[in-house]
Amino acid sequence: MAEEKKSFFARLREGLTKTRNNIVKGFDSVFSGYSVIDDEFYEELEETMIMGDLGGRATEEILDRLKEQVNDQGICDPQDCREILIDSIREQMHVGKTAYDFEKEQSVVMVIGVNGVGKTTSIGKLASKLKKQGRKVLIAAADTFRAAAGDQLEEWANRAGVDMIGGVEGSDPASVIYDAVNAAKARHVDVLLCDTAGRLHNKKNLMEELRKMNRIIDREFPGVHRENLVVLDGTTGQNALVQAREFAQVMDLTGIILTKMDGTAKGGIAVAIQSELHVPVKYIGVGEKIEDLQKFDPDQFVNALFDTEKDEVY
Ligand SMILES: Nc1nc2c(ncn2[C@@H]2O[C@H](COP(=O)(O)OP(=O)(O)OP(=O)(O)O)[C@@H](O)[C@H]2O)c(=O)[nH]1
Repeated sequence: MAEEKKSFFARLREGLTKTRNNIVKGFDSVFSGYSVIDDEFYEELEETMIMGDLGGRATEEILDRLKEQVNDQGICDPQDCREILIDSIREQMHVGKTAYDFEKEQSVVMVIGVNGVGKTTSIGKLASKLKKQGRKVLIAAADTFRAAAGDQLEEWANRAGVDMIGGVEGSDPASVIYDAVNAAKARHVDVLLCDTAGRLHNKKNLMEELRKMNRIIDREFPGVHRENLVVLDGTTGQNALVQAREFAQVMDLTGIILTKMDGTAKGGIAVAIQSELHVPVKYIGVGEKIEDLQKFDPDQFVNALFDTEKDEVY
């Protein structure tokens, strides 16, 4: 287990190489390029954070905290700001304790997100993970809008070794959810994972469809644990934030799956998401294989990014 975790940390560090080059090297060159702490120094740090996709709000708060500490502690050497900066990034990412109750309780998990972000892949990975934990999983293929979506999901369901319902192109997504919820009850399924369309004729239709699905689950399965996960593509930077905000208007988001965190230079988006949305990133995708989905730990992320505590076994 320790070995497995260590290798994951090593892979996370490797995956974040581009992000590290983008953000951390930027920071370090500011720290070493200045001999005094002045406005220009802060401006350069700010620019590095914005360019690294940390987002406006997080950047502002991180800088405010840095300035406060510099004043309080009478710090004069820019190099001494490094640790404070890392700590305040860590602080921005804390959104309280992240609960994974749905993994243990009988639950219905809605998985939402726009096309191409990695929804199908993430559902397959999650199904496999839950199955390995001994949970009985059923997948509802309610993306009936996009041709081949059902086939792709079925491949993932087979790979994970779980059953799937729906997936017939052109059928009514709400009725797939209805059937799946009733099948989940009849078959004593622990976790029902619902794939949804990333696109319909227009955004209004998509949001209406999601509301309708919600109502069906509420009505047909009252009292079941509900989890609403939005899948965001880590390589899209600030666009991911925009998408999450739109979905948050129709769904009570309980978590985020941040995909494609392997090899992106825009990994700073993880900081922006936690800080701006106050919705926890619950999983990150670090590759295309079935085992490439990991629970997200903000401290581990910051350590991997800044190369702190690199020898520690997680
Ligand atoms: N490198 C990498 N690729 C990923 C990851 N997650 C998904 N992908 C790839 O991203 C592409 C899109 O993934 P899908 O799961 O088909 O995305 P989707 O959101 O279901 O897209 P639609 O089916 O078009 O709605 C595929 O080529 C996946 O292999 C990840 O964590 N890392």
